[in-house]
Formats: sequence, C-alpha cells, structure tokens
Amino acid sequence: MENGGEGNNHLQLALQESQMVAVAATACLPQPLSVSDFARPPMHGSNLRVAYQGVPGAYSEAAACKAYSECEPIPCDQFEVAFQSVELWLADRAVLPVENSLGGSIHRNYDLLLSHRLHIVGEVQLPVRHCLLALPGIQKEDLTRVISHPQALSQCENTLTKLGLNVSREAVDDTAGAAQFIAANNLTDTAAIASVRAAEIYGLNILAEGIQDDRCNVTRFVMLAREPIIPRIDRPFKTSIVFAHGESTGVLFKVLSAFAFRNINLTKIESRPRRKNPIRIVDNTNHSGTTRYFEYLFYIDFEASMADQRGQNALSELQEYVTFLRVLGSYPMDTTPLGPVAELCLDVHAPAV
Ligand SMILES: O=C(O)C(=O)C[C@]1(C(=O)O)C=C[C@@H](O)C=C1
Repeated sequence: MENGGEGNNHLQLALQESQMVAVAATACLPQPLSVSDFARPPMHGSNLRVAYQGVPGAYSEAAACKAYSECEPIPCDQFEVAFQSVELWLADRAVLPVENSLGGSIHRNYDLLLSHRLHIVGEVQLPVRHCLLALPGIQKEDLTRVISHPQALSQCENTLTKLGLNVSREAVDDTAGAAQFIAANNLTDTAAIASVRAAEIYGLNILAEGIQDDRCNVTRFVMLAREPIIPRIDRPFKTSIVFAHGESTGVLFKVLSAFAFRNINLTKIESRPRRKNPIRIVDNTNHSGTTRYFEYLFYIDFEASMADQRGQNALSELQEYVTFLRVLGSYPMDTTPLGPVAELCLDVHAPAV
C-alpha cells in the first residue's frame, strides 16, 4: 500500500511536471489570431519606433508620445527622412503636422503625403503653448533676433510685436532645434520660440510663456505607417482622400454633394497645385489665343469610416466625377479631451457678454 501510494505520488508529480512543461511550451508559441483580435483597442505603442522631424523637445515628439504612449521617438533632420525611415523599416510610424488652428495648413506636408505611399493610421490634436527662451541671465532688452520653426513664428507674430521686442525673425527647421542652437552656440542676443520641455532639455530660461497669438492653439498631426489599418465602425473614424478632376464643369459641387446627401460631415478641404501637371491649356476656337487653367489636387477629410457603407457609397459616386482618387487613410478620430486648453477654447467660442 505504502509503496503503491508512493508510486501514485510519483506519478502525480510526473504528470504535474509534464503539464507545467506543456504550459510553458505553449506560452512560447505564437497564439493563433481569433475574431476577437480584430476588436482589440489600438496598441499603446510599446516598442513602436516613431520618426518625427526635429530634435527632442519638439512638438512633433510630444505628438508621437500622445499617440503611442510608450513609443521610442526617433528624431529626424527632415520630414523626407522621417518618411524614408518608415519606408526602409528603420521606424514603424512617422508623425506629420498637417494643420494648426492659427497658422492653417502646412502645405508642404500635404505634398509629401502624395509623393510617398505611406498610409494615415491615426491623428493627434496637440495643444501648443509656446515660450520665449533665452540663455540664463539674458533679458528681453538684450535680444536682437528670435528664431523658430516658421509655423511657430507665425503663431506668435502679434504677441512678439506686443512684447515690444526690437528683433528680427529667422526661420529654422524646428522649435526645439532653435533652443538647442542657442545653447550650443552660447548666443546671448537670440531667443527661441519653443516648448517648456525644450527649455528644460537645453538649459534655457523662460522669458515669457503662452506667447501664441490665441490662447487656444492646437496643431493636428497624422500618424503614418507602411500598411493601412482595418477600418472599424464601433468608434468615430475619419477618412482622408485626395483627388483631381478633369475639364467638366461643377465637379467640386458634385463631389461635395456626394458627402452632403449622405449626411457625412467634412472636416477639411485643401487645394494644392498639381505639380506634375500644373497647367491645362485650352485652345479657343472662337477667339484668338488660348486659356490657361491652373490644375489642382483637392484633399478632403470626412467623418466616416471606410467600413461604413455611406463612406464607401460616397467614394464610388466620386469615382464617376474625378480623374484621380487616392484614399490616404481611414483612422480613428482623436476625441481625447484637450486638457486645460479646452476651457480656453470654450472661452473663445462663448457668446460675447
Ligand atoms: O518645430 C516643432 O516643434 C514641430 O513639431 C513642428 C511644428 C509644425 O510644423 O507646425 C509643430 C507644431 C507647432 O505648430 C509648430 C511647429
């Protein structure tokens, strides 16, 4: 009996061990995908390498971290490099500022969206609060020059004048890069427009904070990837497209009504020169001479997913009117609260009393 009992114990132990080995082995195996995987929330960004234009402390870096909280932001000296780093698998995503509530569209970046084949997979709206930064000990009166990204300079144009600064304005590649340049070259006559984080990183003093011309200053960024994401309908989605049309009349009206009749809200429309084919020349048979028409590309963002029947129907109708159409991406809308800046925006829109 005793022996038999001991034998049973051994058997149980052996069984338990083999079960543990089996469980450990299964844990190492890749798990098969199931239907529920498609409903998973978007990944939080751990280990995701996100390329941005600028140096640490740039707003684009902050946008990358807002989109993918645990990502590894990868600074790039130009937007082209950020795009290429994704195309060449050195990064997983690129972050691209496309418009600002004060400065408007960042046109060059619209052109880049078309000249590369990356897909928009997300968007982020980031409140941008600019500071005037200078070396420790420097006063506003010592300044002869303010440097920053052209968008940042234009967002602070009126405030710089109001501050009574007698300075020239010079554009550089990014806001944080301006701060870095001042620190690296010990420039005592120059200030940068950049973020609080840039001041901390490059050891500069904040001479003035919140110097953008409107308290509510928001930049919209898009996230780009090699592959599109699977569009969904269980949360608000936006779709971005670009199209061109030929010679027929009233095309833009027809395009807009394809969305309006389906109750689809447009959030953005932008036109850009059609660079590869910028001018259409029409010979006038009745009159002497020719007419030259400038050709445009139209970028539209609309509030519907490509998985939504209304969005699909609108696009198939569009195809009847246009000569070129590309879907740049269908992606979740940024509906996160803007934080304290939201109240400032509400202030702005409140009826005057
Ligand atoms: O220079 C930076 O910090 C950027 O991230 C670029 C950029 C832009 O291109 O608009 C981003 C946000 C601000 O609107 C100002 C500059």
